[in-house]
Amino acid sequence: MSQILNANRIKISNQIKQHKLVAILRLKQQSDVAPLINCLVNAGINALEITSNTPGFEQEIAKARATYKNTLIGAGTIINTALAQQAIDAGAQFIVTPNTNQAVVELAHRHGLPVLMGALTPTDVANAIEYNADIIKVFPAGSMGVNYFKALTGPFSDVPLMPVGGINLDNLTHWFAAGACAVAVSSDFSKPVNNKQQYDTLSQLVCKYLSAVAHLTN
Ligand SMILES: O=C[C@H](O)COP(=O)(O)O
Repeated sequence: MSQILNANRIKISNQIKQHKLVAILRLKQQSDVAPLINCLVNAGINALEITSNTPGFEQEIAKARATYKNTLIGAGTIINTALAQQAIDAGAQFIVTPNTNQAVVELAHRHGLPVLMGALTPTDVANAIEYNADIIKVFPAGSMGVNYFKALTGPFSDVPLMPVGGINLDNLTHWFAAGACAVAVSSDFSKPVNNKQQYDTLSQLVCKYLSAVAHLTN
């Protein structure tokens, strides 16, 4: 059983590294979630997370899992085991945290889910590795800068590092050149899509991100 669970979490974390781009949905209104996911998925997003501080995040995860069979649906802002359990019960396929909490990793792994663990300092990163996190989410990466992120790849050369916070189309390629295995983006994607113009604008933006990611060589 544990071999199957391990294989599942390795498969999902590898898919995230292949896709290279995770859309973060952090919305104020639950009713905005489903139309936004519809737009993102139709535009080509393969992996997305719904944050726990989005109203109704559990219901929206469950709905998205039932609707989009070929898209990875994760839960974000999972700062403790209570939220992790809610996300798991809702059907989340991966867990994203802003902080290092060993108990969250243990719980997620018992259910075969990978954890993208938030870490900022070298000590945080080392702790996340010690806790067996699957991908280390360097957060908030943009506040520290690409050079700071690149410096982390020295001691942590064999570790999958995923910068989050402040990633956008203008700087996307710099993060990958510095060693990112993937990135996650919120601001550009966490927008209500309530009419055709908003839908088309967001679709075009997603296409630009996907095109930039597709042209990466690493
Ligand atoms: O949860 C969102 C993170 O803070 C990243 O946000 P951002 O991509 O808008 O900088």
